[in-house]
Amino acid sequence: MRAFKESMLKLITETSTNLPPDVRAAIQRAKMRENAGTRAALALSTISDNIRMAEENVSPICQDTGMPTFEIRVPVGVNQIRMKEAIHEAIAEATRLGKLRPNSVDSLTGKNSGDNLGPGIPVIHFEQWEKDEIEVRLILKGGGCENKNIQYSLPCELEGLGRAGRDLDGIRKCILHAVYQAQGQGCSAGFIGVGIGGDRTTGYQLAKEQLFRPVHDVNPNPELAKLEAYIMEAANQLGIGTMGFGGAVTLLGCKIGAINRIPASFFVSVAYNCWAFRRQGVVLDPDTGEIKRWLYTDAPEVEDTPASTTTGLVGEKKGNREITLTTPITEEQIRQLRVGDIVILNGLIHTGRDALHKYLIDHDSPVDLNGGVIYHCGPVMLKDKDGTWEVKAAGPTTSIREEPYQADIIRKFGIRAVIGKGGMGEKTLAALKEHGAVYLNAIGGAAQYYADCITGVEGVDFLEFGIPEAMWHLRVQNFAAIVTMDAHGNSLHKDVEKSALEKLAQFKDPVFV
Ligand SMILES: O=C(O)C[C@H](O)C(=O)O
Ligand code: SF4
Repeated sequence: MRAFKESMLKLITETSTNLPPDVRAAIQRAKMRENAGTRAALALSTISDNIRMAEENVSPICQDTGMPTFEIRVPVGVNQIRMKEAIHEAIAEATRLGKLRPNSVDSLTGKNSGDNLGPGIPVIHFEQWEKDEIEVRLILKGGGCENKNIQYSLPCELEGLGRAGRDLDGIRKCILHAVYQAQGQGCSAGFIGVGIGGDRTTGYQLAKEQLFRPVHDVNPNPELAKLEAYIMEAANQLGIGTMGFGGAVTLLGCKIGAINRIPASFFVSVAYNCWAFRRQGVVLDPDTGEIKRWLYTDAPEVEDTPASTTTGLVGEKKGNREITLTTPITEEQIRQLRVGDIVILNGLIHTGRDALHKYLIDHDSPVDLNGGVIYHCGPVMLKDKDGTWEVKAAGPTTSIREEPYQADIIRKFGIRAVIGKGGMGEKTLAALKEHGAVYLNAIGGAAQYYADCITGVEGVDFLEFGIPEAMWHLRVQNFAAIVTMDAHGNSLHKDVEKSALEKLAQFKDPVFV
């Protein structure tokens, strides 16, 4: 097993940087369904560019390299303790190499371990089998989509759909509701794994196991196969679209499993995975630990069409205004912007996420933020030999987490633009209007695309918060994002959510009786 650690490092690197063909095919099919020039098509083009860049740069597709979750099958007698140790070493090594973001944080102190290790991380499940091979599957599932997982206890009452009973039709309603409640916040278009039954723990576990099935896999249970097909059809009529921008494609895959339950409980557990569906697998020689073959190598052919050749956010496109702004930004410039405008940003921006927002409420900022831009982002950073920071991946994080703080921070520091993804709520919308600021939605998961727009790292504050939570001062050029909340009280997120709820209500009547 001398090659086992090296094989695990390859698996981790490949999973973080190279999306499997079945996932790529699903994204390609989505691209073909959106009309050229729409916001969804622009977002999907950027996503496709990003996928290509990540593979070429051998760098993380998304900066949130997630919770590493290994599912391992071993022949009887293999030393699992040694395997675990080697996986831990490979995880730490992948982190040092910038293939993983240091993502393991002490839940009480907030301290980042720096090497992706710590109690509960990574997740490793072993199972024995009769074969003389080792199979290792890995998912790197990010936090934004994990936050959108949801568990229903039947019977229940669902917004838009009414009563969901303890039957197949009740299950149908829960799954549709799960897609609705995720909106764009889990970086739609997404994939869902559903677990029917079990207890709260095994239900979620089953839901996550479904994510290991290839996208084109057909359920061997005909009833569940029918439900999967139905959900794909119905969920894609909700109009949420890529990044919640509205559009024809909201869901890229749905896989459902069922296990027994005890009479009093009836759980439907849904694991939501973003488009950056990073899962790979390998089969290893049990003596040497060398990779014999890769899993997930096949996918259905998808033909390219002219619609899918739309360029990304910057460049020729119809219908959308494109406005270039350089920081610091004035109130007048901001008041001219409307929902739907594409902003191309140049100048200095500052990252800030959960720890910084909490801090800024009671303290001063180390830099002048007047007319400034806050970027909800926790990048992957590496220090090179002469001590210069290099940005390895830098896409947006889910902004709604900062909703309790954002309005106060905009007012207190005179911020003119907040960049993030998934949109924000009423309190922030009111502050944008009152103060003269905008919310810019960047394309979630497009970490290589945005890293490429960063021309320099001009400093960092609060490194003690850990790399993702620190305040990075970044010089950007041609940083493109879409105005989804403007200074006139308009919010694309509010509109899309309202219309999705109306569409959801059309699925109220029983289908599986
Ligand atoms: O932690 C991040 O960088 C992003 C996170 O996965 C999110 O979707 O909000
Ligand atoms: S930012 Fe989006 S793409 Fe990246 S892990 Fe979070 S949900 Fe997934």
